[in-house]
Amino acid sequence: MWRALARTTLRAVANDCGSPGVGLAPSALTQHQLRHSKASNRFITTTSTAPPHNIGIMSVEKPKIVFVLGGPGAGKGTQCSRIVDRFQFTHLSAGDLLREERSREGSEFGNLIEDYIRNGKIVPVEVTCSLLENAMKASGKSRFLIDGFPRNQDNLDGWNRQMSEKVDFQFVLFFDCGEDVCVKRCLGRGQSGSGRTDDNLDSLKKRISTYNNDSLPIIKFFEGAGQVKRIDASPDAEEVFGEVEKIFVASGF
Ligand SMILES: Nc1ncnc2c1ncn2[C@@H]1O[C@H](COP(=O)(O)OP(=O)(O)O)[C@@H](O)[C@H]1O
Ligand SMILES: O=c1ccn([C@@H]2O[C@H](COP(=O)(O)OP(=O)(O)O)[C@@H](O)[C@H]2O)c(=O)[nH]1
Repeated sequence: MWRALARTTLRAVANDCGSPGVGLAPSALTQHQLRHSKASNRFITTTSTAPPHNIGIMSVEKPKIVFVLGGPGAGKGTQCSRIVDRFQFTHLSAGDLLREERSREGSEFGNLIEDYIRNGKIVPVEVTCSLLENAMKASGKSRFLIDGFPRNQDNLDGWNRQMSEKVDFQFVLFFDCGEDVCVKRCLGRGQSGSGRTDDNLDSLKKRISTYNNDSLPIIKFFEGAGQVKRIDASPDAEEVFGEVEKIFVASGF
């Protein structure tokens, strides 16, 4: 049902975006570029005039994507590393891409990203989605774990506009973990030198509130469409991966 909905939505805006609606072969894609309009204080995705891609005789397979969701510290990154080793996926963490962009010299979004991350708020989708699309194209790979995204309705809407027609969505892998365990893991990660500016109690309270208010409804939405594979993320990493492995094998990977 979500797919049908997503496609309808996308068709309506496809012309506006100039989306070619094909797979993500690096040379085949129109380049989305992002700029910040100071006048309107909005992010604008522009489309460059890359030469048209001939799709007449070649069928390009769309990359398969799995969204990986769960509370802060639920173990998404830890499990993604294992999935990469075992099932040859490419791991794209939206949080890591944002942190990288924040640190990139000359980035016009550095301060904005830092403010959002420190306060546990969700960065506008135009920034995150463009980082994800660029990373997918740059990798040249065809199986992706998209970790920590989509986190709110703005993320989901933006993804549907920019990406849903270009990929073959598989399912949402949901790491379900209690709040106390999540907090303990994040604080532990901070103490062991993550260097993250949000692994502290102050930021964590805000991140958890954002997760409960904005991210859980998105997971519930996918669940209603029968597209969520839920995993109890509270046991140790080995045991959790045992369950993850079963899901990927049963899904044909
Ligand atoms: N199943 C687990 N049991 C105990 N600690 C875990 C488990 N999974 C991850 N961790 C630890 O918890 C912290 C957060 O894990 P991480 O994978 O970075 O979470 P997320 O990507 O969901 O924020 C890390 O320090 C990690 O080593
Ligand atoms: O799609 C995303 C993913 C992450 N973030 C920001 O990056 C932070 C850290 O996210 P990450 O997934 O790295 O860590 P988690 O909170 O899941 O441990 C979040 O709190 C948000 O501020 C965001 O704005 N959009």
